[in-house]
Amino acid sequence: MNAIQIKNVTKRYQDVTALDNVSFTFEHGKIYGFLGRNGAGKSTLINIIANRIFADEGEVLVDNLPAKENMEVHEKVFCMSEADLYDTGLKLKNHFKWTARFYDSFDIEKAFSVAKKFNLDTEKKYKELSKGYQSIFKLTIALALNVPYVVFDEPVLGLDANHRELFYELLLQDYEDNQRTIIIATHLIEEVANIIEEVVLINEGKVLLQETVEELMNTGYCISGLSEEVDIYCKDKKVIGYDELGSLKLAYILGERERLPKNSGLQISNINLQKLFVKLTEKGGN
Ligand SMILES: Nc1ncnc2c1ncn2[C@@H]1O[C@H](COP(=O)(O)OP(=O)(O)OP(=O)(O)O)[C@@H](O)[C@H]1O
Repeated sequence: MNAIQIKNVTKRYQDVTALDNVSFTFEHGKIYGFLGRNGAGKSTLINIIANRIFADEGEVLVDNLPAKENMEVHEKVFCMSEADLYDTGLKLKNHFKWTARFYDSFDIEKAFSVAKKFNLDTEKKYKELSKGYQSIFKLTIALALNVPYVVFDEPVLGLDANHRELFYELLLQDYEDNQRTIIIATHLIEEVANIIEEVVLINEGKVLLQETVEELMNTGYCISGLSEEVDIYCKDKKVIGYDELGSLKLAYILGERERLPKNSGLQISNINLQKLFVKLTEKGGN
C-alpha cells in the first residue's frame, strides 16, 4: 500500500498521554490538513513519523515498511519541523549542499530558485535569519526535496501575508508537477481550506475525524439575514455559533441543508471550516 499508515500508536510523557492508540492513513498523492488544538498531539505524531522519537506502542508503516530507523524510509519521508534542528552557524548555501548529501532526491537548483523567489539570502547563516526567514529556509528545503511524503509543521509561522501566499502558490505548483503526499499541520485552518483535500483532526491524543473537505462542508452551513428572521429559522436547528453586525446575523448550523422558506430574505452559504473545528474541539462539545 502506498501510504503512511499509523497503526495503534500510543505515546506517553510521564502522566500525559500525548497519543492514545491512534490509527489512520495518509494515502499517497493527496494534500492533507493535519489539524488540532494546542497540545492535541500533532507534533508528537510528526516526530514519530520522522523517527525523532519513538512510539511506546504501535507502529508507523511507510509504503508497508516500518518507519523506525529504516534508511529506505528516510528517502521517502521528510518532515519540516518547527524545532530548530539546524547547525545555526552554517551558511544556508552550505546547508543546501549538506542536504543534497543526505538525500538523493534533493534538487539543489530548485532550492536556490525557491530561495530567490523569497529573497532569502543564501550567503547568510541560519542564526542570522529573522524568525520568518528561518521558516522560509525550512520550507525551501521541504519544497526542493522530491520525496513522496512531505510533512509541513506550521509552515507559515512568522511569514508575512505575501510570503504565505507565495508559499501556498509554490506548494500547489509543486503538487501539480509531482503528485506526492503533502501533510500540513497548522492552526491557520481558513488559510489552508482551499488547498487541502482531506482533513485529519486530532483532539486530546485521539483522532476525532478524517474526512474530505467536501464532506465536511456538507456537515454544516451558514444562514445570514435580519436577526429576527435568522432567529426564527434557527429555532429547531443545531446552531454552533453566531456572528452579528448591526441588525444582521449569521448563524452556523450543523446538519443537512434545508430549502429556505419561500420569499425568505435569508441567504444560505458554506460553513466556515474554522468555526466547525472550534465547535468540534470545544471542551464538553460534540
Ligand atoms: N517532551 C515532552 N515532555 C513532556 N510532555 C510533552 C513533551 N512533548 C509533548 N508533550 C505533551 O504531549 C501533548 C501533545 O503535545 P504536542 O506537542 O504533540 O501537541 P501539538 O498538537 O503539536 O500542539 P501545538 O499545536 O501546541 O504545537 C501535550 O500535552 C504536551 O504537553
